[in-house]
Amino acid sequence: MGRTQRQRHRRGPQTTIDSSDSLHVLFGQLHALGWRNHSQLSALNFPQTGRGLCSKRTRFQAGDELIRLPASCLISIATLESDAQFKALFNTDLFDKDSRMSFQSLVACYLMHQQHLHDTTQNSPWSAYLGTLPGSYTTPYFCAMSELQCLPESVLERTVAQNRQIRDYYQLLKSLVGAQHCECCGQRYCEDIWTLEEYRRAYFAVNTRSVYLNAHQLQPPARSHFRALLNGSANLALAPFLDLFNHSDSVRTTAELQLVPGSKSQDYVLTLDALSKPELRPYEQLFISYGALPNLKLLTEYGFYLERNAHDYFEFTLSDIEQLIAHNKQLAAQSYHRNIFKFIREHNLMDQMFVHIQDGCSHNLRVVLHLIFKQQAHFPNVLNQIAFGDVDQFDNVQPELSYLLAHKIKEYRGFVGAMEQLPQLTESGTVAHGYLLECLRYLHDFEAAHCEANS
Ligand SMILES: C[S@@+](CC[C@H](N)C(=O)[O-])C[C@H]1O[C@@H](n2cnc3c(N)ncnc32)[C@H](O)[C@@H]1O
Repeated sequence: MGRTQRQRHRRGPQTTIDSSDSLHVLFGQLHALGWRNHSQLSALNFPQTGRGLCSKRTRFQAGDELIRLPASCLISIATLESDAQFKALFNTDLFDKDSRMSFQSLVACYLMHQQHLHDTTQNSPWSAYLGTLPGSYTTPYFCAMSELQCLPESVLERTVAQNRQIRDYYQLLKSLVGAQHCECCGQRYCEDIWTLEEYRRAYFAVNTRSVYLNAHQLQPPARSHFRALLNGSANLALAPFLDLFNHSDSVRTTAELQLVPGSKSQDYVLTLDALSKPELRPYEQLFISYGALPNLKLLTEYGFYLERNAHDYFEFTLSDIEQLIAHNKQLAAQSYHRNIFKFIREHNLMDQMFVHIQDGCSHNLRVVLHLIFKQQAHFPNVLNQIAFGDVDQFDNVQPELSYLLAHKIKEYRGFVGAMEQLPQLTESGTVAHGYLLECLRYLHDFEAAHCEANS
């Protein structure tokens, strides 16, 4: 086998990526800022995940550094505070303590600002980075209305909350900056330049790509321009190139700012702490961990899900149990005292009602099923004793748990069926459809492991 053939064989089916021109320029810029690509990272398209990172030469083991990026390469609060042109758009006299915005939404605004600079003057320091950002995102937020109608309440709830947040922050931006004219093109912000559509994209660019960074560790500016505008910490940053790492549930990674010995500058360092095999070879995709996140969170915040996600669980709500009662003849025939539902709500017992493939039924789900279906007394002192007493005294709630699972499986089959009736799916719809199928697989596996032998 010749050298090229050997390399092809080793590389597998990865391909080069569309944004390679921008990445090439970005490489040069990061290098000029002091980045030395010690781990020889490269961006490639991988069949499972799309664009991601690997090293063409280095092998990785637990404890190895994945990347060391100078903090000056990041878009952080320090970047915004040191950008006089951007700060000039925000008149601090207009800041109102009752209407503040998140740092995430301000960074989204910064991206739009830089994009406009790039479009009108070709003079944004972040042009190359902007060229590496995806043109679209696959969170359910971008699903068509017909697709949203096929999604479960748990997904819709989060999508509606995101929509509300984005609209509120956009309105706030309009009131602060909207009426001003751009110096370069004379157009009005938030009328002609920063459209709601663009803000949505920028918002999800930050949502899906930002990294955690303890802003207190950055050298603080002499005077903060944005502090009175922000409603929380500024503990995130965009990290050009580093944001090409995809997520896996089978690695543990840490990220920290480290002082560069003998200088005042800092590096943002990602370390591979643990992985599921002894080592990763050149050309194998390198993953990081975005956290121990279940698929619902991965879908709604990042626009993807993992098959057999080690951190997954399936959550139920009180209204799932109410619907189960309404649809199950046997359960509907019983009477239920409203004090029991009131007690559950007052003590937030409906939070953390979930099933987990290994651990079984969560404590709260067991308590709630017991209180609703097995408990005769409805006086608060008795309910208290039961809810916060010894788990062993609960009656067997296995039949009700099985009914609940069967009810959910039927409901999710309905969602999948409805989606499959649609003439076509958007990219977000396709991802959401896969997520629903993964939920069904999870529920079936749970049923097989925890219910069938007992029923
Ligand atoms: C920080 S970016 C990672 C790089 C990204 N793939 C890109 O091309 O820019 C996060 C996004 O990558 C995608 N992603 C991350 N991990 C993934 C995975 N394991 N499988 C599929 N997509 C993934 C999701 O679209 C997510 O919103």
